[in-house]
Amino acid sequence: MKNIVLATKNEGKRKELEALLAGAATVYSLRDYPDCPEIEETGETFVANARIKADFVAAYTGLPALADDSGLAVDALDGSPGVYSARFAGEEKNDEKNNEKLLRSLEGVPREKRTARFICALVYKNPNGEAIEVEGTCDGEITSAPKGTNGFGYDPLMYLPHMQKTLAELPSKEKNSISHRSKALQKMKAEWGELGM
Ligand SMILES: O=P(O)(O)OP(=O)(O)OP(=O)(O)OC[C@H]1O[C@@H](n2cnc3c(O)ncnc32)[C@H](O)[C@@H]1O
Ligand SMILES: [Mg+2]
Repeated sequence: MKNIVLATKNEGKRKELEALLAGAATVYSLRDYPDCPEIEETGETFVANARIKADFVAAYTGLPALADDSGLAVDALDGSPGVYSARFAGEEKNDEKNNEKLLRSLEGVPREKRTARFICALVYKNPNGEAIEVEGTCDGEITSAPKGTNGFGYDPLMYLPHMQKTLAELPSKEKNSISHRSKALQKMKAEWGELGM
């Protein structure tokens, strides 16, 4: 089984990726490398930021790295917060403050105009230079109040009309069967398969 180090400091992502990779790889994470410095996300796209994180962590650890850069694109906000999703309400990256700011930004916007999509870019980088880049999305609507306690980040505000639930109301197994992250990882696994990795 291949070794992979997850290039993320986000515990919510780490748990989901670990569950999704169970049986496919031996998974390490930045918890195993506590001295790994903060990586600046200077890219203008999700995939550019995932590339920055994967490159850095593959070089730092000498292991194949899998980076996840993700976020929320809200139609009524012209795609914001986008790559600024983590820092939407400030550099301290506070999920609760981000959610409050998102609800404030959408005050007065009617339900039919509250459409949004989660995007997840995954970049896998081998220390020998090989890279694979994929993306997955998950469409929904931004609620007018948080609902549910599972998941992380913006999950309590992301309502899935076909499930009649927010992502935070879904058990992790169900979120992992439909999320942007799981769709991206499915594509990644297909690429690994094709390349015999
Ligand atoms: O960069 P790393 O260390 O991976 O951790 P991060 O939290 O900074 O991650 P990002 O830069 O990719 O920012 C992603 C933002 O989008 C949010 N987000 C991403 N995936 C999500 C999901 O599945 N559910 C809810 N929110 C999500 C998350 O809470 C962050 O605010
Ligand atoms: Mg980040």
